[in-house]
Amino acid sequence: MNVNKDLQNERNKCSFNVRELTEFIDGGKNRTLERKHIEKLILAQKDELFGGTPEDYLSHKEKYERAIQTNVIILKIVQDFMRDANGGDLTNYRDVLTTLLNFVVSREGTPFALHFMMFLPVFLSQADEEQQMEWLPRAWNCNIIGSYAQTELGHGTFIRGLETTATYDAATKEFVLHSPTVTSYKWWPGALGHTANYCVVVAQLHTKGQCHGIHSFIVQVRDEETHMPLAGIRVGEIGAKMGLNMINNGFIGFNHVRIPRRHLLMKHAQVLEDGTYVKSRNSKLNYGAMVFVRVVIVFDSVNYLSKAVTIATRFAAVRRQSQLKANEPECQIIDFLTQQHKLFIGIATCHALKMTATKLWDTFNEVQQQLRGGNLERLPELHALACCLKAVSTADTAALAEGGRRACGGHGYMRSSGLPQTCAVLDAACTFEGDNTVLLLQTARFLVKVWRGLDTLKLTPTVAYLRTTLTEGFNDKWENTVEGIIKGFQTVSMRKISECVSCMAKRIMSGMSQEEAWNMTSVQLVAAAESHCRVIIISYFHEEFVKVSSSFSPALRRVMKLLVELYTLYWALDKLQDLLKYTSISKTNTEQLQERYEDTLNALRPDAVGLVDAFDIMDEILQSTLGAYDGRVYERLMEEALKSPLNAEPVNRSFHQYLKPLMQGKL
Ligand SMILES: CCCCCCCCCCCCCCCCCC(=O)SCCNC(=O)CCNC(=O)[C@H](O)C(C)(C)COP(=O)(O)OP(=O)(O)OC[C@H]1O[C@@H](n2cnc3c(N)ncnc32)[C@H](O)[C@@H]1OP(=O)(O)O
Ligand SMILES: Cc1cc2nc3c(=O)[nH]c(=O)nc-3n(C[C@H](O)[C@H](O)[C@H](O)COP(=O)(O)OP(=O)(O)OC[C@H]3O[C@@H](n4cnc5c(N)ncnc54)[C@H](O)[C@@H]3O)c2cc1C
Repeated sequence: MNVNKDLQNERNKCSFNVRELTEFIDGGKNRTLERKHIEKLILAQKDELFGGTPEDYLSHKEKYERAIQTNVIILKIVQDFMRDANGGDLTNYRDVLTTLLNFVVSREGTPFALHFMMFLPVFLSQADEEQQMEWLPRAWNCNIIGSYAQTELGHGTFIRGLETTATYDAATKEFVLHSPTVTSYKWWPGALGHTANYCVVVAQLHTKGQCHGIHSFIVQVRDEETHMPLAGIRVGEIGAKMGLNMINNGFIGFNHVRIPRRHLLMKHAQVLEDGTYVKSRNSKLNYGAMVFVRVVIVFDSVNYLSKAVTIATRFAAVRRQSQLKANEPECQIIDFLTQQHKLFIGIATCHALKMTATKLWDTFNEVQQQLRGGNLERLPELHALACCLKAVSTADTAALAEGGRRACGGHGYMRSSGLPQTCAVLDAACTFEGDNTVLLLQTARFLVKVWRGLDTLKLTPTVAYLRTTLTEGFNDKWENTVEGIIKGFQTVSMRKISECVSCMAKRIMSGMSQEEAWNMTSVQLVAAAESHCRVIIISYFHEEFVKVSSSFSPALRRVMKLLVELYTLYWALDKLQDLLKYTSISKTNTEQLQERYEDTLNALRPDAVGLVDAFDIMDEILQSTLGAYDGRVYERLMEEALKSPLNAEPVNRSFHQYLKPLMQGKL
C-alpha cells in the first residue's frame, strides 16, 4: 500500500502495540478475529456494496433503494452470527445489535435499524413467552420487518399524553386501534415509511370504559405478499431530514383497525377475554425496552465518535499548514497544541465512555436478573443511570465530533470526508430515545429523592458517594491527582443536588407549588444531573483502567494512563468554575492542572495516530477521503470530486439556457 510519508512516520514512532489495544477495545482476541472475519465477507462483495454512483449524488428515492439493496447483503452476512447469539433475552442481544451497528455501511443509517434496535428488544422485554415463541423466530429471520411507533405528531416526550387509542371489544375479543386527531398520527418511527410490514404501536388501552394508560401492541401494517398497506391504515414516509436519511422514518394513522386480543404484549399487564385488566407489578416495566436502547446508544455513540476522531487525527498528521518556527518547512497541523486540545479529548472520550457503557451494561444485567426474581429495588437507579449516560454521552460525542469536523478546516465540510454525516447521526442521538434535557431531569428526579432520604435510605452503589462526601473533612484539602479530582467532582455533584433541594424548599415555603418550584429550579437540576454523570464516568474510567491495566504491556499501560489523566484534567479545567465554587481548590492548583494538561497532550502526541489506528475501522466502513488508512487525502478528494455528476460534461446546459443570455445582455 502506498501510504502518505507523514502518516507512515507517525506509525513508525508509535510507542505501543496497536493490535494489543485493538483486541482490548474489541473485548478480546476472539472478538477481533470474529470482526475481521465479517469484514472479509463484506469485502468479498465490495463492488455490489460500494460501487456505483456515490450515495451523495443519488435522489432521495434512489438512496432508499440502494440502502435496502446493500443492507440486505450485510444482513445476510451477519445472520450466522446473529443466529448463534439470539439466546432469547436482552442480555445476549446486545452483542447482536452492536455487531450489526458496527457494520452499517451507509453514512445515513439503515432501514433495518429499528427492527433490531427497538422492535426485537420490545418483544424481548414486553411479550410473554407464548408471544415470543409466536413472533420472535420470524422476526430473527427477518421474515417480518418491524418498526416501533411511539412518538406522535403532537407528543414525543410526554408519553402519557399519547392520543392513539386501543379499545377492547369483548364481543369479538379484539382491540380497535384509532387515531382520533391529526396530532395522534405516529410520526418518526424508523423503517415505517416503506420497509416494515409490522409495527409495535404504543397506545392508550381502554377496557370496560376505563383508560389504563399506554401499552404496546403488535400490529400488521402491510400485506406480507404485496406489501400494500392494510385497510384502515394510512402509512408513508415523513420526508428528508438533516441526516439519517436512510432509516426510512414514517408516519401512520389508524381508522378503527381491529387486532386480536393477544396482540397486546402481555408480559407485564394483561387484558383477559372478558375485558378484565390485570395490572403490571410496576407500570414503568412497560418502559423496559427504552432503558435497554439507551444503554446501546451509549455504546453506539462511541462508534461514531471513533470514526470522527480517526478521520480528524489522520488528517491532522497528513495536513501541513503554517510554520511553527520561522524558516522551517510547514508543520503537520497535529503539532499545534490547540489541534491536540481539539482531538485528543475525543480519543480519551471513546475509551472513557466505552468502559462506562460496559459497567452500565453489567448493571443492566444485574437489575434484569433481580427483576426476573421479582425484585424491583434497583429499577429507579438503572433508569436514572441510563438516562444521564445516554444524555451526556450523546451530547459529548456530538460536540467532539463537530469539533473534529471543524478541526479539518474546509475539507471537514466536504461530505466526502464523512464528517458531516457522522455529526448528523450524533446530533439526532441527542433527541431520539428521549430528549437529553428531559432525560437529565429524570436523573435529577432520582437524585433529589435520594437526597431527601439520605438519612434513612439504603443507598445504591452509584449514589453512595452522596453520603460519603458529607463526612467531616472530606476533600477539605484539595489534591491534584486523578483521585483528588474525582473527590472534587463528587463534592460538586453533592453540593449542587443539595442546593437544588434547598432552592425548591425555599420556593415552596414562599408559596409556590411543588411543580412550579421544580420548573423554576430545572436549569440547576439539569446541571446537577450532569455533574453526577461526570462523577460516574470519570470514576468508572479510572477504576476500570486500574482493574484492567495489570493485563496490559507496560507500553500500553503508559499510554492508557495518559488518556485517563487527560480525560480527568480536561473536565477539571472545563468545570473549573464549579470546582472553585464548591471545593477547596486554589489558584495555584488550577495553574498546575493547566500545565499538566498541556504536558499530557504533548506526551500523547507521538502516539495519536497509533491510538486511532487501534480503533481499526476499515476504510469501507469509514468512507472518508480525509481518514483513509493510506492518508492519500488530496488524491482521494480529487477522485471523489470527479465523481460529481456535474463533472461528467465540460459545459452544463444551463450555460446555454440562462447564463449566456445573462452574460451577453440578451435576457
Ligand atoms: C449514536 C448513535 C445511535 C445509533 C445509530 C445506529 C445506526 C444508525 C441508525 C440510527 C438508528 C436510529 C434509531 C433511533 C431509535 C430511536 C427510537 C425512539 O426514539 S423511540 C421513542 C423514544 N421516546 C422516548 O424516549 C420518550 C421519552 N419520554 C419518556 O421516557 C417518559 O415519558 C418520561 C420518562 C420522560 C416521563 O414518563 P412518565 O410516565 O410521564 O413518568 P413520570 O414523570 O410521571 O414519572 C417518572 C417516574 O417513572 C419512572 N420512570 C420513567 N421511565 C422509566 C423507565 N424507563 N424505567 C423505570 N422507571 C422509569 C421514574 O423513575 C419516575 O419514578 P418516580 O420518581 O415517580 O418514583
Ligand atoms: C432520527 C430520529 C429517529 C427517531 N425514531 C423514532 C422511532 O423509531 N420511534 C419513535 O416512536 N420515535 C422516534 N423518534 C422520536 C423521538 O423519540 C422524539 O423526537 C423524542 O423523544 C423527543 O420528542 P419530541 O420530538 O416530541 O420533542 P418534545 O418533547 O416536543 O421536545 C421539544 C423541547 O421541549 C423540551 N421539553 C419537553 N418536555 C419537557 C419537560 N418535561 N421538561 C423540560 N423540557 C421539556 C425538550 O427538552 C425540547 O427542548 C425519532 C426521532 C429522531 C430525531
